[in-house]
Amino acid sequence: MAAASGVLPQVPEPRPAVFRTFSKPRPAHARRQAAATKRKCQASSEAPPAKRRSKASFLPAKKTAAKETRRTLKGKAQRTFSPKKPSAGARDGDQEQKPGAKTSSLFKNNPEIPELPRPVVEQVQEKVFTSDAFQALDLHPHLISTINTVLKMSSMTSVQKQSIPVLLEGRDALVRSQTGSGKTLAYCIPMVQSLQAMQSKIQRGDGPYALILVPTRELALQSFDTVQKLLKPFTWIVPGVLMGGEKRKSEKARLRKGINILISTPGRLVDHIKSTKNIHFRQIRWLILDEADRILDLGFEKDLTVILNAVNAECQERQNVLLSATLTEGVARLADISLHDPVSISVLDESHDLSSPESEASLEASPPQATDELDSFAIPAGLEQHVVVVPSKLRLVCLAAFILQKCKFERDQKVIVFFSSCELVEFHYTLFLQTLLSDSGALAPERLPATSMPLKFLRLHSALEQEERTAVFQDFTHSKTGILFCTDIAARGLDLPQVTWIVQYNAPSSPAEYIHRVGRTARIGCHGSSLLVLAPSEAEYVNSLASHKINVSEMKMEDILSVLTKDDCFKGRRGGGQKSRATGPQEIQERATVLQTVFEDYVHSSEETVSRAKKALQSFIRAYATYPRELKHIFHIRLLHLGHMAKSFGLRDAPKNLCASAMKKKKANLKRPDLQRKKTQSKQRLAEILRSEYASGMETGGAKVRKQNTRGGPASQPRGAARTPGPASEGTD
Ligand SMILES: Nc1ncnc2c1ncn2[C@@H]1O[C@H](COP(=O)(O)OP(=O)(O)OP(=O)(O)O)[C@@H](O)[C@H]1O
Repeated sequence: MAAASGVLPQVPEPRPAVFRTFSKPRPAHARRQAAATKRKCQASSEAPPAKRRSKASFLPAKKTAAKETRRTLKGKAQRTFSPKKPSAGARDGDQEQKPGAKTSSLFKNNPEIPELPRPVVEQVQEKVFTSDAFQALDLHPHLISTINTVLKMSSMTSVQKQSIPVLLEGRDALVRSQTGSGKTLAYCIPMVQSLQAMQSKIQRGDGPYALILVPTRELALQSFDTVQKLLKPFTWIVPGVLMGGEKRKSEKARLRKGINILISTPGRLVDHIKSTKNIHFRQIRWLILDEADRILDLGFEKDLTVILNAVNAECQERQNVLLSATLTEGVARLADISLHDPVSISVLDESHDLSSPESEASLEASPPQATDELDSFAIPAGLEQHVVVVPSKLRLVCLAAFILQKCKFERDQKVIVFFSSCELVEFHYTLFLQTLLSDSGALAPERLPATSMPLKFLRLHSALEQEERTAVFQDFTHSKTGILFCTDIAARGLDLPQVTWIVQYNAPSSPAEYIHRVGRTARIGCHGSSLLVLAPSEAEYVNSLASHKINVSEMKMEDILSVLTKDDCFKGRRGGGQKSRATGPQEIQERATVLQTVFEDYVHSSEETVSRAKKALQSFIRAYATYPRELKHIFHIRLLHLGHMAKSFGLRDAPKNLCASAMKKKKANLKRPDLQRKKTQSKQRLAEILRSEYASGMETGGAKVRKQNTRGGPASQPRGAARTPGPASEGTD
């Protein structure tokens, strides 16, 4: 048994030279076939197929299995994790804690890491800033001085230069520009300018003149903050936010007193439309849909319908503005048929040739380009994008190593890690807190190298109480360092300063979501980096991104794991308590194994922790089953080795019947084509509502409004259909 600190898990014999221990590449079709057969029998077992087992083993199976897992943790952890005394609670079905349970090798029987496709794509980039000052606009002098002194901004960004004059003219607009390019002010400045200039001065009791819809509560708070700052000189205009989580009663009271610029999430506004007597939209002059593609997603369909019906019933004359970094073909089509004579503003259209001296001078609103243009998104110039391919068994240690490398051994790093569900965020957050941070954990303060930084973990997802959500958002916003684990509720619109790295631990459901996630860094001309973690079977996703002009460069898993050699908490031990003398790749493997053991010991320390890990794994599988059809050939449960996947949740074996329920549900859906039909019908219904509610009423039979632009060009034809939400549709409120 692990009697004292400093006793570590037994690690396999060194394997000469090569670090990667994966089996040799086989032809793709053979691999697929073998994988299919393999998966049939492995859903509930971690054991690799016999054929491969002998090939890639470090040690004879008997020897590896017989060794005792020992570890380095002190105090409470030492007691909790004692391998010879498994907690009674851990004996739960197929996850029963075996005496002397050992961390099975992480580095054998993994699928080979394929050569990543290297498609050459020219990324689309936009010019962020112009040299034009806000003074060049016809704005109230106090508004200009507020922009200059309160917001501390002097020159306009490209999207502001294009949008503000158009919106001041009173036009409807569709605005698309890259993440972090200043779209919020692009609509807020003209809105405030026009409201403060109204001939009969706005009274608080008049109710809302502007309605701003955003998909999440945090974005609502952030937009409210910006509006509030701009309104400093115009104190008679009152902004307010409705966002759920707050007591409805206090929101009702604020509505009763009067809110002139109302910022809300769709769900909460619908709540009030249905239950608050004194909410009305008689004065509405502005309707703004920020992150419009998200708000027009199917998930919001019902809410949006209720809101549009309520607004249209009371007011017809207003300006409508739709904004997003990813106004896709589907959204543009919906907008085409719904907005009144809209101007389409896309910085992208004008910024292809950034070297051109005329590029700045020629900035003006233009119609959307061809379909492929609409589905290619601009990438901030200061963003470096990486991808790492990691076998499932090694995912967890790889994520931990990356976080340690960035946040423990480098200064001022702020990292956001995206997961596909609340359960996944919660599981990883607790696991990392308990193992990497706790006083008794592997990184207990007394064990830390002098040069290391303290780690700070935070998490944000929709299942948290609103108070905590707001506190976390504020905390991370004002922190210089930290690691935020989150779902896609943090993907849209949030302007969190100085984020240095974005990690996508679970791949996003669409290129648009990829763009929004990585867009939390490298904002407004700054630098930042991103890392996408893929399993070997998901390597093809790189091509999918490339087809949207997204370029990622490969980072090697070995390089990420090598940080563990900097940290003696993870030093391996040989039999008899002797220190391991391994160096190079072998040392990295030993230390990764020690880290994995720390995770597995924690997970198996009680029935509750095992159960949480299982639930997290199930949640992962459920989310994995919901990738959209066009990505199913890359992200399909059948392509996953569930035994290996279980390891990335600290489970020593895959729980039985894991994907049975997910598959059952899917089969049931397949048997019900009516569900599919219903989805299509509801999309059509929304389009119809938008058409009838927004339109002037002049056109008949659903005829498309001819879209014009500032150049007076002809309208483009509608293309394609609206987007459907993917696995991370949690990203809304
Ligand atoms: N003209 C400007 N000069 C300097 N900074 C600006 C200017 N306009 C906006 N910013 C700052 O740029 C940052 C990004 O702005 P904003 O959040 O509006 O971007 P966005 O285009 O809406 O991004 P996303 O697509 O992610 O929602 C904010 O911190 C904002 O204060």
